[in-house]
Amino acid sequence: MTPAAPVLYSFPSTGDLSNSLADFILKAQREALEKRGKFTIAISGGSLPKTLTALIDKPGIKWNKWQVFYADERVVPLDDPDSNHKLAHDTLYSHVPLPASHIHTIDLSLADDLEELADAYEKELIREFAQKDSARFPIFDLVLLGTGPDGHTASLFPGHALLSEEDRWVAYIDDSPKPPPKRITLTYPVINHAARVVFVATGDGKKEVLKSILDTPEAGLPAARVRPAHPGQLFWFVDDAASSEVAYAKTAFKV
Ligand SMILES: O=C(O)[C@H](O)[C@@H](O)[C@H](O)[C@H](O)COP(=O)(O)O
Repeated sequence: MTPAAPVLYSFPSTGDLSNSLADFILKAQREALEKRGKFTIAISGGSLPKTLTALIDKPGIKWNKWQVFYADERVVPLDDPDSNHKLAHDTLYSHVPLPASHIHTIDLSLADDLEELADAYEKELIREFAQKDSARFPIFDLVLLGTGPDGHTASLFPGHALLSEEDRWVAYIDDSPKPPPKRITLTYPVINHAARVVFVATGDGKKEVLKSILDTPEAGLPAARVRPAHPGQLFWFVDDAASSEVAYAKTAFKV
């Protein structure tokens, strides 16, 4: 199936972006609950969690129906300042009634063996999606990603062998150019099977990379290789500072 063209929304401020993203997520949650009674989401680290704070106190969010995974996670203790889980916990979970058993963290007892740790996280996904035999990859309702100035996304970095992973759901990396070096990440096949993938990028510092990803995707930066097509849809939620150089057509946001 040919991937649909990405939809680009650009907002004057991060506050506007955050409010619209919350509306978008509410709609995605409603559709998922109607179909399957649960909402499966994967969250990244970096600046992403703070763009989710408009969800706190938002009427209609059914936190007890969410199942939350990490698009990528750093292999550090869950209370380490580098942990994506800690970041999401401090920014979001600690303010909302999301049951702890619905937050799928990595198993740090396996931290000495990254392959085992990644396998264990893959098994956690298999338990949730219970479909490794019937469908080749899980179908997340929503995957939330960021991108770095080098075009990486999740822990898929330019030129890294992991970019060619076609089989595993969860892979590990022990030489991440962005510290800390040890991480796990969802792979392209998983990201590209999601019903919706949303990139969030804000600030002046992202304008060049955004231009490359959206205007010259054939340059093949890791974020440009996210093309859900089964039959998912890709959305970009950015602010006007980040999209200032982008020629790619913007769409007016409406839920
Ligand atoms: O754990 C991580 O390092 C992230 O998941 C990573 O992929 C992040 O999303 C991008 O680096 C963008 O980060 P910023 O939003 O902070 O620029």
